[in-house]
Amino acid sequence: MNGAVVASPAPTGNAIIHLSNVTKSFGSVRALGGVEFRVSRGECLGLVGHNGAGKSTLMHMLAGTLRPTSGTISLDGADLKGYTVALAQQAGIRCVFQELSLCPNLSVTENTRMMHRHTGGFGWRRRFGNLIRMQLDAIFPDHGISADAIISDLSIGRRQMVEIARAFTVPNTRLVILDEPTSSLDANTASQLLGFVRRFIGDGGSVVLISHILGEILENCDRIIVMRDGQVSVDAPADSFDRSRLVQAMGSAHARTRESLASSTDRAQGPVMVRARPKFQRDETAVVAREGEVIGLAGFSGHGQTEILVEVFEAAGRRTTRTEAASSVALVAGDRQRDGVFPLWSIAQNITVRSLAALRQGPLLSPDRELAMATLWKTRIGIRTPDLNNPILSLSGGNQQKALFARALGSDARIVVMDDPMRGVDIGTKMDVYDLIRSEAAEGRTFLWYTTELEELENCDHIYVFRHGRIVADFAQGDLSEQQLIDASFREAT
Ligand SMILES: Nc1ncnc2c1ncn2[C@@H]1O[C@H](COP(=O)(O)OP(=O)(O)OP(=O)(O)O)[C@@H](O)[C@H]1O
Repeated sequence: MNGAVVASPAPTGNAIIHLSNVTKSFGSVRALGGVEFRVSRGECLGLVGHNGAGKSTLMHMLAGTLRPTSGTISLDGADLKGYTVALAQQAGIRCVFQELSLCPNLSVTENTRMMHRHTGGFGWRRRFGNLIRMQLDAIFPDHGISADAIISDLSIGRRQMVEIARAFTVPNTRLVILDEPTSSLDANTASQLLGFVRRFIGDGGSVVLISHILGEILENCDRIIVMRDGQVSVDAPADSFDRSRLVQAMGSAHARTRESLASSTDRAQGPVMVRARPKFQRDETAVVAREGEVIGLAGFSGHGQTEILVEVFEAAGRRTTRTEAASSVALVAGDRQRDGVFPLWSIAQNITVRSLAALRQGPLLSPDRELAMATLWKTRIGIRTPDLNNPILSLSGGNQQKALFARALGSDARIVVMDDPMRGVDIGTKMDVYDLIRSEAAEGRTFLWYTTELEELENCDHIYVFRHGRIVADFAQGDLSEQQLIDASFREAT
């Protein structure tokens, strides 16, 4: 097992699926280098590892959407020559991948119907509408999603909820792979999902849970597999881990624990760079960001935080009735699939697109300058790729997100707005990015940062909590506890 540490593995006779000595290469990139992996009945298996460690590639093998370059796959103890998507589905294996697979121009009901190819007939719309509604109710009470809603009209969090609920609508489902299922969910919705996962396991189901939020893994899994550079580095019962052992096993240079990076200097005297009053605000309260401040936006997702960031982005260098941005603005999109990456462009082009003016040589763009800028950011932010001219989609999800950070931080924008930007970014990189944000803020850059992760708010100088499109509370750094944030998130504006 390639030097992996294995502690009291569950009996293999109980395995639903077993991958043995599996390798996978994409051209010169060896994504998996001889992996041993199994999932047993009735277990919640946590899968963690740095960005690009090979987790999603391994899950694609389980789903049958990728074939191993070498190695074997056995299902319920039987070795299979040609493992396919159809076989995986027949065996009750469902996958919810990081990059969501819903059809954006179809409704929630129609997308549910697609999971049930062999059933249809008269009245299918009502039947599948009821089915997805029931499943959403079971997992996310108070979800507020209509079965008739068109997917492209839903926020990324709600799309993620539909994608998850849809996977559980198929009757024979017995193993569900959840690849960073909570990355776009707020804390309340995430805990509803994890509660449901535990009930599903209690009823004999199995789940593979991939997450960079290590607390979720430690609290909800029975066994944890840590991947590192395409190999399993540790496979052990969850109760043999704590957070620091997990971080260490991932090979992160950043075993440091939570630490606030918020500024200790008082920036209250600097010039105002951003003033933004939400559209539905009934009083004069506004988000105010001074030069060099890192301002956090919090509250449950879909409560107006993204809208205010977009308004600031659009107001760059201008002043409107409600929004003022004193300088140029760069945006780090949270919904990278829809608003972030240019899918047909290279990694280098995706990084440099916000800085074209600075990369010109005469009237033309200089490829050398473009590559030099991309290379600088590849090193600064640790983008894992053998070649920056490769397509952006050849990167793992977390590495794509790093490229979006590089695009914004590498630009000359004085204001950076970030819409839940750490989606899928591993713990080591997060720590690097926190440091980067803090040092850029010390140089006078201003940040507006919407995040669904409480831990990240500790990096902010001031925090505004949103509810139903309005600011309902604001806290100076150090004044905010978890309970206060939850209470404020439920508070109605007066
Ligand atoms: N289609 C592809 N073409 C080329 N390389 C790929 C492709 N898919 C994955 N890779 C490479 O395989 C490696 C493993 O990627 P994978 O997506 O499995 O990582 P991961 O552990 O899921 O990362 P993350 O936490 O960022 O999602 C990476 O180096 C990635 O760039």
